[in-house]
Amino acid sequence: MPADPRARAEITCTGLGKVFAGGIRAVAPLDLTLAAGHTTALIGPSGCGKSTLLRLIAGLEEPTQGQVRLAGLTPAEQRRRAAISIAFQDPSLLPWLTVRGNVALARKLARQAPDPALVDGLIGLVGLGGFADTRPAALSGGMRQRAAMARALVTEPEILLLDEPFGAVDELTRQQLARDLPPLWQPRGTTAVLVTHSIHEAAMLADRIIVLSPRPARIVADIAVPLERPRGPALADDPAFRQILADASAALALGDAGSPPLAAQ
Ligand SMILES: Nc1ncnc2c1ncn2[C@@H]1O[C@H](COP(=O)(O)OP(=O)(O)OP(=O)(O)O)[C@@H](O)[C@H]1O
Repeated sequence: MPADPRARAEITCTGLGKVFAGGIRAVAPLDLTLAAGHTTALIGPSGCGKSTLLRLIAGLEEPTQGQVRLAGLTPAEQRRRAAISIAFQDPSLLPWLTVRGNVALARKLARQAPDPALVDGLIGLVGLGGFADTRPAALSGGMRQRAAMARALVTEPEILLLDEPFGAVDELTRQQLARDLPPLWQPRGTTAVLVTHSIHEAAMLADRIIVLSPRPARIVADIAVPLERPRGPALADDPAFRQILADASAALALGDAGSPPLAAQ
């Protein structure tokens, strides 16, 4: 896909906070700027507020404090432009449509011209080439997640938000997807945010890892991942990669212990 300089969106969160009804504070007021065209991983302990932060960025939750801007527009405005794609852990495919139908529908809903070659190409790239005519009920959980990834990518979004998209995928497939999928969005300048529990996955996919504290989510560490792409299994022996894993792991442990934030690196 050709790089498109127009399709670059910086994400800014300013004083962003969320308290749910009942008083549960999920996100502490936080400031975060995610560079256009970068992939950022959000990691943190279970229940810390990662998904809430992603949903605030997506405009699926309203902040109780502060604001989110995506290339200067509100999430709602960007959603109306069909600039945002989201892939959740629970893929919510339409059960009466095939994989191909689900993926193709995303373009229609975004008021884009049909592109059967792109649809089938993406279905092949996520490893579902033999299942394009299959309905979701006949797929495994991991296959449904991969179909949802194809659906998220088929609109060639400016902003791609991924919430544990590979949670139900086996380890080998997960490694393949971590290698094969980023080239579909990174060369286009898509700004991507990935929620994951896996430090390894974060370091494979992202340009930057934001480590969050236990609830309410605040930023504990901000770790750059300046590793060349494509990133493959050989990275396991790369000292820089191992250092990033160690830094993220230490930050998670520090966050858990309630220590003060580390300086951005
Ligand atoms: N709609 C809601 N109403 C009330 N509380 C909510 C709501 N959504 C999330 N929460 C609470 O906010 C906190 C953060 O939830 P969130 O799903 O953002 O965490 P997470 O870090 O993504 O968790 P996990 O890693 O387990 O998926 C949790 O305590 C959760 O119970």
